[in-house]
Amino acid sequence: MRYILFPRSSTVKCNQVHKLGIEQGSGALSRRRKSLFEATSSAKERKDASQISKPDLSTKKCVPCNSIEMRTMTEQAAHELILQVPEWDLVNEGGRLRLSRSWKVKTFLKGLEFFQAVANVAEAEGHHPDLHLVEWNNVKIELWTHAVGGLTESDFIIAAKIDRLNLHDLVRRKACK
Ligand SMILES: C[C@H](O)[C@H](O)[C@H]1CNC2=NC(N)=NC(=O)C2=N1
Repeated sequence: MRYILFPRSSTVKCNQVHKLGIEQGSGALSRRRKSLFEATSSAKERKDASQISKPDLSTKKCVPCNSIEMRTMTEQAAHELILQVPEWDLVNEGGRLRLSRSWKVKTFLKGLEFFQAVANVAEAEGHHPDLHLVEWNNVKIELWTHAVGGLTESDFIIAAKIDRLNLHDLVRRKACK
């Protein structure tokens, strides 16, 4: 059973949010659209607010996964940290929390270039993502700490470092009109 615990703004496409924002329909559907729009906005506001008080995850170092004090984090802690990497989704797959984010790459080879850039980050930190490249241009990266079977801060650090990569030449821009 795979479900998204905390939909990220990235799962609500910009044009959908834009459309949701301008449609003035009445009834339950319109109320749901309005609440979705507000949820998306408030998630961004929360992320901005949380950004002020926390050190930038992308500047931190991962803890070796074989250290004895390594423990999975609580779901509450994961919900707090996900605010610092708002483009990622927090998913629960068979009872295990993971981070997940998807991109469309421009070509198959650019997908492999993407993986190489991510691999360089992972090797430098000694903490590695699960990499998926399917139907030639769909990239998905999942992060979890295998040694403890759940999420640790290292997963969020890698996610933040991936978000800092300059991928403009490799991935398609999101349609955001
Ligand atoms: C010895 C070395 O630290 C471990 O094998 C590392 C390698 N990279 C890893 N990456 C991830 N995501 N989880 C791990 O448990 C893990 N363990």
